[in-house]
Amino acid sequence: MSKVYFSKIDKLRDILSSISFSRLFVLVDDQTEKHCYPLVKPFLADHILISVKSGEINKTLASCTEIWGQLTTHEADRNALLINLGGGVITDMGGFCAGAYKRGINFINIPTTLLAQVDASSGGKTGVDFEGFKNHIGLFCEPQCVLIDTIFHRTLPANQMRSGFAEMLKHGLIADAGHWEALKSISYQSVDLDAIKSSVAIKQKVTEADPTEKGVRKILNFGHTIGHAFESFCLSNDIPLLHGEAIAVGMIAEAFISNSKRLLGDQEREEIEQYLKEIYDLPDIKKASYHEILRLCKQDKKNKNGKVLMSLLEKKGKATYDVPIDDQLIQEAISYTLELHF
Ligand SMILES: NC(=O)c1ccc[n+]([C@@H]2O[C@H](COP(=O)([O-])OP(=O)(O)OC[C@H]3O[C@@H](n4cnc5c(N)ncnc54)[C@H](O)[C@@H]3O)[C@@H](O)[C@H]2O)c1
Ligand SMILES: O=C(O)C(=O)C[C@@H](O)[C@H](O)[C@H](O)COP(=O)(O)O
Ligand SMILES: [Zn+2]
Repeated sequence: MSKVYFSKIDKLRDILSSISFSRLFVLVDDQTEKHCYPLVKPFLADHILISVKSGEINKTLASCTEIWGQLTTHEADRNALLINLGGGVITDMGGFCAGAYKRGINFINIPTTLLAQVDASSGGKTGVDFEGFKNHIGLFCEPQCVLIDTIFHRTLPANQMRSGFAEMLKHGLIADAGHWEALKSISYQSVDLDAIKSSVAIKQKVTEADPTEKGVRKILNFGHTIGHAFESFCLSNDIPLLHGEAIAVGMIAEAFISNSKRLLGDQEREEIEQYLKEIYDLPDIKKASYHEILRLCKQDKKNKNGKVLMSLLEKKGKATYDVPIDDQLIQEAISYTLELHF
């Protein structure tokens, strides 16, 4: 498992001097080039900067081709090192590019969004979207290490903090009711390093137990079967919806299913829905056809033999996985969620 440093960014100088590499590359997007790269540059050795367009819409094989092209033009060999400086799009895509380039070069993640700090930068899931499906092409591939500094929050828009907060809430719901309660008592704008550390500890404990998602790691996917379907639908229809926002809505829908399957009690389902609804909005996607959302759910990576298998809640702080769900119940959950007044 990769070491996670919770440290000021100047730690990078020590990290780099402890790793041997032939040439250093730094991957950014247009926003992290502007806001984050100036904070990191003083601690970098000689390097080549690779900049791609920002946003989920650019988490594609076409962007990977650009990145691999730059690595090739600058004659990166197998001993090259890539630093991914950005949010989850950059750590997912940069990790995938590093994992596949010449069958694998080392990479370091410096996550610059709350979401990437608490979730995307560790655990080794990397990849890109393909034909409208989330993370459809990818690899399990661990970074050499992860460096988390909250200095990057200074320039992060509030809606991005709120998006990252959803994955923290998910960590509480699936594994630690105390974390859920603690988060409920603060605002997403005042997340501190202790809360981040607690979330990362949950993610690390689960991924260490099952690095390639054969079993228990699937609990980290709570909210994602339906959440990813909403996210993909919005992406294809040019409707703004961030990953964490989609997962918050997906958690409401999947808490509804958990309750319908008699796993989660009424009171806890109600509490989860009320709290998430207070913070998050669902854009008006009532015109989303149920069939389109179901088609997207059918491509979820946890499914087997055409059957949708979900990760669900048994109570706050405890989740289960591989629960088969009929199309009819998915339809009910989608209709229920779309009818809610956010
Ligand atoms: N691999 C995993 O385990 C995992 C876990 C969760 C999410 N993800 C993936 O992560 C992605 C979402 O990540 P995200 O929410 O970080 O989105 P993102 O990478 O698109 O970043 C959000 C926006 O903020 C900008 N930005 C980043 N840091 C900034 C800063 N410090 N100041 C100002 N602007 C900044 C980015 O340029 C981008 O425009 C999704 O693709 C999701 O599927 C992966
Ligand atoms: O680390 C995991 O495992 C997760 O499922 C974390 C999720 O928050 C994350 O969005 C992940 O990228 C989803 O993976 P996918 O396998 O559903 O594409
Ligand atoms: Zn997620």
